[in-house]
This record gives sequence, structure tokens and C-alpha cells, in this order.
Amino acid sequence: MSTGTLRIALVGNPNCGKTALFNQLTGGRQKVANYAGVTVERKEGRFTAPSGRVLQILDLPGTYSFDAASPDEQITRDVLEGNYPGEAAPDLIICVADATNLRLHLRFVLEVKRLGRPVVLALNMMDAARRRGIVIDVPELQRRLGLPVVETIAVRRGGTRALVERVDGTLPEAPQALPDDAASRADLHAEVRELLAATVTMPRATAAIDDALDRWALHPVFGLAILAVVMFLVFQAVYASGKPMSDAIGAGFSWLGVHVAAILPPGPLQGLIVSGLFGGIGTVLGFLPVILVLFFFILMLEESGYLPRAAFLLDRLMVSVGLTGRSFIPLLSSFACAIPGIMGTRSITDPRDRLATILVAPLMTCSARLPVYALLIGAFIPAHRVFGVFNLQGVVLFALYAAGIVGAMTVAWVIKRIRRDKSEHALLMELPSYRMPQARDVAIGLWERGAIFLKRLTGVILALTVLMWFISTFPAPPAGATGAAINYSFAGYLGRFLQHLFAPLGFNWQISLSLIPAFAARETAVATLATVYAVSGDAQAGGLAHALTANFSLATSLSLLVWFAFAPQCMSTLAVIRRETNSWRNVAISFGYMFVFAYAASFATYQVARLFL
Ligand SMILES: Nc1nc2c(ncn2[C@@H]2O[C@H](COP(=O)(O)OP(=O)(O)OP(=O)(O)O)[C@@H](O)[C@H]2O)c(=O)[nH]1
Ligand SMILES: [Mg+2]
Repeated sequence: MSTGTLRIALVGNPNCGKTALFNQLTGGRQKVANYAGVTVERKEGRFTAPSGRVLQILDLPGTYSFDAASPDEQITRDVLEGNYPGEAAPDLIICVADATNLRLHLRFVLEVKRLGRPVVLALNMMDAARRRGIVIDVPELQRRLGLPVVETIAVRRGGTRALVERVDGTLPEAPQALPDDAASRADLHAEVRELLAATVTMPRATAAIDDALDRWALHPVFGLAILAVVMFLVFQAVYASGKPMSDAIGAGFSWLGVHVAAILPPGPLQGLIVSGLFGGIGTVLGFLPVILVLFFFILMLEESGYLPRAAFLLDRLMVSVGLTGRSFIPLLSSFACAIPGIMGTRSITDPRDRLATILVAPLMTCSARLPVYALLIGAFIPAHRVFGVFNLQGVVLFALYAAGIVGAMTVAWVIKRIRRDKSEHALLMELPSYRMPQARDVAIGLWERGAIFLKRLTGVILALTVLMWFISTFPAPPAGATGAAINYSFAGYLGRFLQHLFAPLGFNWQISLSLIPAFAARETAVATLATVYAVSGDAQAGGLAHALTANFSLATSLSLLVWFAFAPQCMSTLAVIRRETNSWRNVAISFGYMFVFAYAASFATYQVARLFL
């Protein structure tokens, strides 16, 4: 048996389970979800096969055809042909096909075969195929295709054994390379039909249970009602289950802070630990459960197969404002963070639709804003019941998310008005089968989210918080000063300077100051307010929420919530816009319109709220 690294690429139609296979083989933790276009970048992993040979596996974005139309499909094609910069063509291609949907997937298998490179076909999702009574004559398929064919179940432990054995053996012989042009591609349909007739017995075209569910989920009226109820319940659940856990953690840190303060000698070190670390970082950390609960629901939706249905339902609405149904999933990913959302737009073929989606994605409420929202809502919005069942705080949170969505639709509509090309593109989107979410995938997703949050917390947020503590504490007030010490610090001066700009929005100098680090990482606004009020001694009794109610009016707090809904989103998002669109102009447009939008909306909110509240 030969040694040395064998380089293997995983290819196939979107949503056939390539990434699930990759994770199973390499122990990786890449994102798996039940819709097309999850993977948009090449990802590499390796493992050692039983023979001792190292296998290097490349997970690639799904591809419908080599007529590569979208940027992510182009990557796949370049890698396979050895045209990807700095990378030789792979030694072996594992072509993955969804066994429940061979009619669609076999066509791509034939295209891959024409490349004339060694290929193994993995018939994945065999569990689902068997459940539906689909019978595949594997030896016959293998003979007709002239390629080794193995069955796999990527989501089951041991479900890839046959594949590993095949790949670990001798390299299959390369099929004959054939020219790849439009005329010969047309023949592929006939070839697929023949193969199917000879090797696959389908009891029925689609699963009866999917059809029954879709009659409701895709219904033009009930479908939308179901979608609205699902989203609304998610936010209620986030509030009902996440908030008590967050409060408990927050209370734990205040308690710790008080006790640690008693041990440490008074002085700057005590200040840094109590105000900066326990006050600032502890407060932000408290919001981890809220974030995880939200993601739990998003992951369940992603895995169940419901999301593409929602995209389908909303397509008409999205097209009418100048987006496409394809924008739905990137926009939904932006609830986590605009960065993966903007990268997810790579699966949108039309450059114009893609740019519109990139420009509005930052208006979706990212999880970094959740601590800011939760803090202000907790401090200012009473936990009344609405209609006896709903929590008013949950309703306000839902409204803020809705404001982001409505804002995005409005901006997209304006973009549509401005541009000259008004053509619309029909949505051709595959609806995957409904699936029970896999505990492992949900766990991986939650773990990743938690890790990202903690990494931010101990990295950029910690650094900014310490910096903010420093400028709030130094220079010390001059001898004989009468005001609070913080008024004489750098932070005091800087905050008061910025307040000139933000006073019309009802922001005091502390808020104005907190907007600066928030531009690097949203959550830091919370940490900064916590630190600033802790340094000035206001937050000691009753915690930050108490200090806020004592220092802000309800009008100010509403204005601040609105600001965070629309404000120019963080520096890293702007950097990704620059990278993905390769244009500084788009960065400037994005920053500029969001600043004006947020300023105007907060101004209106503050002035109106002041009149009525
Ligand atoms: N029942 C079953 N589900 C599977 C199997 N393999 C993958 N899945 C599910 O299929 C869905 C798609 O899996 P992914 O691994 O994200 O698919 P992908 O091919 O990487 O998709 P793209 O990155 O969009 O091209 C997920 O919901 C998986 O849990 C399998 O063998 N059996
Ligand atoms: Mg994938």
C-alpha cells in the first residue's frame, strides 16, 4: 500500500451532505444545514486511514453544474481543474450524490466523470432512501457508470466505513476525459434517464409526508401565518428562557465583584478588576444564554428544512422590494453576524441582486446587538403580560428585529428605484426534504456560536473594556475638585465632545462615549456603560440596569435602541463588504446611508417620545 498524502476533493450538488461527510471523516466542525448553499468557501481537513496513509480532504461549495454561474461554483470548478491559485488538482474526487434525489444529482456525476480524473461516487443519505423504499442496484450503477460506487450515511457513526475502505485502497482508474461543451451537456439528460431506468426503483416521486406538510407550509395565506407565528414564538422563547439565566449570571458576577473588592486593597487595581472586569466583561458574559437560546431555534429551523420554504413564501415580497428569494438565507444568517451573511451572498448569481443583499444585510439584527437590546429592555420595559400570555419585553425585542427587517426592505426598495435595470429573476430553488434535526449538528452549531462569543469577549471586548476603564479613571481629578472624578478623565472630555453631535438624539455623554468602542464590537457598548457607571460609583447598588434607569429617560433609551437597530455596523462588517465587493465606494455607501438612517430615526424617536412620554 502506498504512503504519502492523498488529496481528495468532495464535490456534488448543494445539500447532498458533503460537509456532513467531511465532518464525519475528519472530525471537523464545519457548518451543516438543510438548504442549498451552506458552504461557500473551500475548507480543508485531514485524517489517517487504517492503512496509515494520510488523507487530506477538501470540502467544497455545492455545484449544480460546471456552467459555473455563481462565485462559489466557480471555486469548485477551479479546484477540480487545478486552476485554483496555489493548489494542484486533487488526486481523487469523491462525488457525493443524494440517493433520494438521483434524478437531479446524477447529472452532475456525469459532468464530473467527463473531467477524466479518478472519481468515487458516494451515494449518501442511504438511510433516508431506504426509509422511502427507494431501491438502487449498486453493482449495475457501478458497471454502467464505470466508477466505483459506495453507499454512505454521513450523519451516522460508522456510516462512512465503506467509503473509507474504498478510498484507502488502490486509486480507481481515471475515466476517459470528454470535451465539455454545451451540445454534449444536452445529451446528459438522456443518459441520466437511461441510468435511472436501469438501476433505480422509486416507489413514488416524493415523500408523502413532505407533501402533506408543504400543503400547509407553502400555502400563500396559512404559510405566511405559520411563518409569522414561528418567528414570534422564537422571540418569546428567547426572552422566557434566556433572560432568567442571563440575570442569574449577571447577579453572580455583581456578587463576586463585591466580594473581590472587599479582599483587594483600594486603588487602581481594585478599580480595574471590579469596574472593568466584573462590571464590564461580566455584564456582557451574562448575555451568553440569550444568544445560545436564539441560536438553538435558528439551528433547529436550519436543520428541519423549513428555511427554503420560508424563502419560497417570501420570494414575491422580496422581488417586489428588489431582492430575490435567494437573499433570504444570507439575510437570515446575518442574525448571527453580518459577516457570514455577506459571505453567504456568494450563492446569489446575479451581481446586482447580490450587491443589494450585501448593502442591506447589516440591518439585520446581529447577535452582538442582543446584549445591548436585552440590557435596555430589561431596564426600561416593564415585564407586563400582553393579552395575558406574551411578555411585553419579548414583544419589544421582536419589534426591534422587525424594525431591522422593515428597514432592510425599505432600503432595498430605494436601491431598486435608483438603479436602471429593473429586470426580475425567477427563483429556482430546490426544496429539501424535511428532516429531524441531528443533535450532533445542533450541538456543533451552538458550540461554535458560544466559542465565537467567548473569543470576542476575551479578545476585542476585553481589550476595549480595559481601555475604556483606563480613560475613565485617568487622569485623576485635580486636588480640590468638586465634581465626580470621571468628569475630569479623558473619557469625560471625549464623551462631552461627542455629545455635541448626539445630544439631539437624547444621548448623554456616557452613551456618546460608548458608541466609539461599539463601532469595533457592539457588545462593548454594554461593557463601557457598565464600566463608566461603575467608575462613577452609580452602578454599585442594584447593578447596571438600576444605574441606567436612574440616569436615562425612557425617551433616551428608545432612541438608543433605534440607533443600534440602524447604526453603521461594525468595522469588521465594513471590511468584509470591501473584500466581497472589491470596492471602497460600497463601503462608503454602506456606512453613509446607515449613519444618516440611524441618526434620522433616533432623532425622530427621541423627539416624539419626549412629547408623549
Ligand atoms: N438522513 C440523512 N441526512 C443527511 C445525511 N448526510 C447529510 N444529511 C443532512 O443533509 C443536510 C445537508 O448536509 P450538508 O452536509 O450541509 O450538505 P452540503 O452538501 O455540504 O451542502 P452545501 O454546503 O450547501 O453544498 C443536513 O441537514 C444534514 O444533516 C445522511 O446520510 N442521512
Ligand atoms: Mg457544505
